[in-house]
Amino acid sequence: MVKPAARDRLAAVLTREFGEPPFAVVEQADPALLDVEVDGAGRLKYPVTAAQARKLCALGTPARYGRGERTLTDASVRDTWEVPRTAVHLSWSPLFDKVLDRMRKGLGLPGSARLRAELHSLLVYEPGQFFLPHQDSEKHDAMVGTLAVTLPSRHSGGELVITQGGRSETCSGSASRLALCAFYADCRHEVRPVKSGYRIAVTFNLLLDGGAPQASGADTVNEAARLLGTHFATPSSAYSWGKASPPKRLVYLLDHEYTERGLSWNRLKGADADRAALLRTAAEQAGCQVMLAGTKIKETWDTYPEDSDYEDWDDEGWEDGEDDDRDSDGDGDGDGDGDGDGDGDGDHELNDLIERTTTLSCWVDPETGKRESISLEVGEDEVCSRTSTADFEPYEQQYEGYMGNYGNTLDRWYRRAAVVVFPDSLAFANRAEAAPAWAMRQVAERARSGNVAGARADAASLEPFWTATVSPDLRGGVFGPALKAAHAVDDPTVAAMLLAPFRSEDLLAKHAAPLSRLAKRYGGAWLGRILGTWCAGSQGEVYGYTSESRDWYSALPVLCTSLTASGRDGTAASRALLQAAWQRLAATAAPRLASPPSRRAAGLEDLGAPLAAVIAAAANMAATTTGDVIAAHLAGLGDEALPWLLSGLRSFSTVHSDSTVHGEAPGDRLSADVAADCGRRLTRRLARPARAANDWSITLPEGCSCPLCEVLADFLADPTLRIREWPLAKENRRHVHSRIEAAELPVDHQTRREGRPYTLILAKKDTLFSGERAQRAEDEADLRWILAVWPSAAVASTSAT
Ligand SMILES: O=C(O)CCC(=O)C(=O)O
Ligand SMILES: [Fe+2]
Repeated sequence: MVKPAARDRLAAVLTREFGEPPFAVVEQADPALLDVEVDGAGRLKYPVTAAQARKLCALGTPARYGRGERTLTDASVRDTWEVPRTAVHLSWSPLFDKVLDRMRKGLGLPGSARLRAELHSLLVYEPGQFFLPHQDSEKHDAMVGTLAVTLPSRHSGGELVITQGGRSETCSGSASRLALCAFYADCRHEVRPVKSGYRIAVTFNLLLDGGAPQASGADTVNEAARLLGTHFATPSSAYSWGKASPPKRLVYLLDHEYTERGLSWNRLKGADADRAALLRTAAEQAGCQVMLAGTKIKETWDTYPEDSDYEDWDDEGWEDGEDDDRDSDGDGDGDGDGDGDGDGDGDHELNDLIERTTTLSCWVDPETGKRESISLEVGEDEVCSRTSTADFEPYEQQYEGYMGNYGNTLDRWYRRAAVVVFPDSLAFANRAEAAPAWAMRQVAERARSGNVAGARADAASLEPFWTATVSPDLRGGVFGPALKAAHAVDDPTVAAMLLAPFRSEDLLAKHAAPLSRLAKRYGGAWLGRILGTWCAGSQGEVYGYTSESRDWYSALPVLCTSLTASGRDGTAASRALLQAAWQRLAATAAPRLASPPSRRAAGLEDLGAPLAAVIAAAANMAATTTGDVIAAHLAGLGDEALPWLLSGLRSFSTVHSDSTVHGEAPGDRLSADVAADCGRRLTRRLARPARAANDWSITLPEGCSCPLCEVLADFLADPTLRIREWPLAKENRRHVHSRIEAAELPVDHQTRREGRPYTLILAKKDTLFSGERAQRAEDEADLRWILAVWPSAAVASTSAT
């Protein structure tokens, strides 16, 4: 037989050491213990009479129940009267403290802890009334359970039944005694219908204050510590690929449910408290650290569909009502104990587990006691527990019928709390993997406090998983802290490793200062390489121009200026940055320049702002070489580039509206060059004589010189011919159609489906004249604008004619 893994043996030790304590405690007590007075009904006399009970009903309102974010009244789920809490006045005998202490002990809570009961509601059930199975929401961080006290009254039925993990406890009322029932908040419970008489119950939230759990013997601690040592020393065989490495952590799943808000070492329920305490002591002995965490577990099961007369409500997770219950499960997502999307309803018999993923979703910082949201998927070989997750209530499930790969599958999502253990030496790596921005701040902080070597070692330990950890959605938040950490480690290799996961889009104006400091520390060539990696990383997205890239381009001038201002290294880095930006922009523009005229203008105008940013960056840093490269590239483009150039100039003059006259500052040469180039193009175009009223000639753009296209070009070029009927075979017609459409010529092209072959009918349209008139007017306006803003462009324009 194969020996179980160390983590499973450890879970067995924890189970063996602490048995399962009761989840509910039921007892009867002297009615003298509790006096109840209700405004409008007076002091309750025991047993409470039917007349007084009816009076209470009249004072009450139908009780509500909560489900997720909503609080509802639905008599098919909960049917009972609730007397307003403000009208209820209680007085306890001093002996009540003893009762509470017995309940604490009965629930397996540590002797040093103290239970408090806080009034929740006074309920009256008349014959036929009930409350279906549900789970109470935890209204306070300190709330661990509920205490229900049934007051003496003559009634039958109305039993309070508590269930958990297949076990159940029943509390029946009595005519002469108080019936008390305390249970953990994660138990499901119901009130069965009252058969006769009235059942009156007072419910309380049970709050737990402090207290250390039971201590274990030295032998057990030693054994647990040894097993931890083995776990962390044994490479996992769970995966067949790659090199097996020892687990980075151990995740011990607890048995009770906790809200994320309620996660605290002092408020663990039942045997969880003892087991967690033993684990903590053993961890300390084994040189490990512990954290308390929340997990989300997703299981995918292969199922047999089962048709049974399933009672719908039983799986719905109703909760008792409370106006101030924002989110009954405390995780902020408002889905409460939801039942998925409706597909999930129904009973399914589970066959095989196909897949399970366990993700740590939050944990409690041991130093600050604060809860941090994280997202860290852990390996199966890092998880152990006493009970299997399938025994719990999923908070959501979704059924999928036969899909091909698998039969019927059922996805189920659970939340479980866990104790996470990791060796001291892996503490930083563990926390960094879960919270990378925190890790970067920590590295910088450590260096600032004087321990640069320690900060560097911490940072270096992230290498194996750093790039995978900083996922695209995290990049934005981690980038700033990473720039500072990279500076702090004072080591070019470690710094480059920290910065490897990022992309040029992450770089914004606010990062100019930290970037300049990096250039100073590690040199311009180093930073140039890093910038190259970032731009190369964005290469895949080069044709996509998103709002993210827009922000990045607009930050470019500021980035370049402040890099240049920081000295020689910064200047080199800013040149590299500008070059990369320009290459990227030119690559984005190329396909847009080649697109059909009707789409071209819009696509190019979109790239005006980035062009202006590149021009401004080149101007600010007087980067003559790059400036010349840019000017030459733009001048080499055909006139289809005009919308881009004009939009770039417009955007440039808006951003630099401080100077009304451009092109005169020494650094402003590039914008003046582009303006002059535009002026020249427009002047040249306007210099062509306007179309005469009877001139129907159209130029077919170059692109194909086949015999068909020659005939087409001749017809188009003819100033008098307007219509041509052209018998043509299908293939040939198609070619002519495509040429006309691609160039978006003002020519109608229809096929008359008669005879053999069919006849293609070409007809020049009137828009030939109106379109050109409009273009001329626009060109004139553009030219006037350029000459007004860049007077220096006038010289070039005169020479163009
Ligand atoms: O009536 C009872 O004893 C319990 C009522 C209840 O479960 C609740 O208010 O959540
Ligand atoms: Fe309840």
